Amino acid sequence: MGLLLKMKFHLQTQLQLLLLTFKLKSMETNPVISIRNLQKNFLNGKEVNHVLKGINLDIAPGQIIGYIGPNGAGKSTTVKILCGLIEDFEGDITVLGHDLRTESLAIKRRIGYIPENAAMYDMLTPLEYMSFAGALYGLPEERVMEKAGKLLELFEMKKHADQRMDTFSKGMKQKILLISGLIHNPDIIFLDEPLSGLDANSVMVVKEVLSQLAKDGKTIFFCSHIMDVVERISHRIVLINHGHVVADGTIEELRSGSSETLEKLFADLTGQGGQTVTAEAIVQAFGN
Ligand SMILES: Nc1ncnc2c1ncn2[C@@H]1O[C@H](COP(=O)(O)OP(=O)(O)OP(=O)(O)O)[C@@H](O)[C@H]1O
Repeated sequence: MGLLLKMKFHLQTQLQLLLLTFKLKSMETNPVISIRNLQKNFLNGKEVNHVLKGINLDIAPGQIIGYIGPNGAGKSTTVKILCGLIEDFEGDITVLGHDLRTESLAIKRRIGYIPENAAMYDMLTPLEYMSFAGALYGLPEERVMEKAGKLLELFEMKKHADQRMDTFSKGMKQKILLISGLIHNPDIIFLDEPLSGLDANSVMVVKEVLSQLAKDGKTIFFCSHIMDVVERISHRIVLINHGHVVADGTIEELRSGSSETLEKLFADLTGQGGQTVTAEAIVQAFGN
């Protein structure tokens, strides 16, 4: 090999290495979701309900984020805003490098949203529903059917593939919603109470699926009230209360050396520590 050729080869290799380092660095540092001063109010008659009062978050790719908070804290509202379903919010949000206000369609193509209670077309069968979902994303029918088949099998729903969904239980419908939300191979998956209504086996499958998806580089943002699941599968836990982020970190960071459970931390940080007293008061109220 001539000297010139050797030098060219050396330079090309160096350049490739440089590019790879740059790519890896930017993957490490560029958040897939960036939220700045997110605020959202709802009007209840004449009263203003300040639900989100300035949420700031940067979310790295490949992470599982457990988004928790008491009932009415604004978890679903945040998720709906991030998915482009609620458009009138204050603050700045970018998802996958796109501005949510101006490029929400580009975002919607690359995210999956699995709501807790979706209005499904339950006169359809799972396969028809997935074919419909796939068509909305412009996916080839054979690819959708192949993927649907595999996912239905995984969630033990294959035998129901051609059954109308109006006969399905809540958990069965939840599984179909989950599968449909994954059919277009999204980069970010938003799940609102994904485990609600699922039996113990399915909870295990969902937990495994979420962990596997994160290992494949997907980002998972999920709301749940099931603290031991949040504790076990989340890389990062964000707790909101009264419109603000009140805790944010890994479970170890949140515990900060103590052996307290997430349930206990949740109760302490949201001022909901008096469950025994509340339970007693409820029982007494029934007795009167
Ligand atoms: N479309 C709406 N119109 C008016 N108020 C709304 C609307 N959607 C949500 N809210 C209010 O916003 C607050 C936050 O609701 P949200 O559903 O986001 O809470 P959450 O944290 O998901 O609660 P949960 O854990 O009970 O599901 C609640 O007070 C709710 O009543």
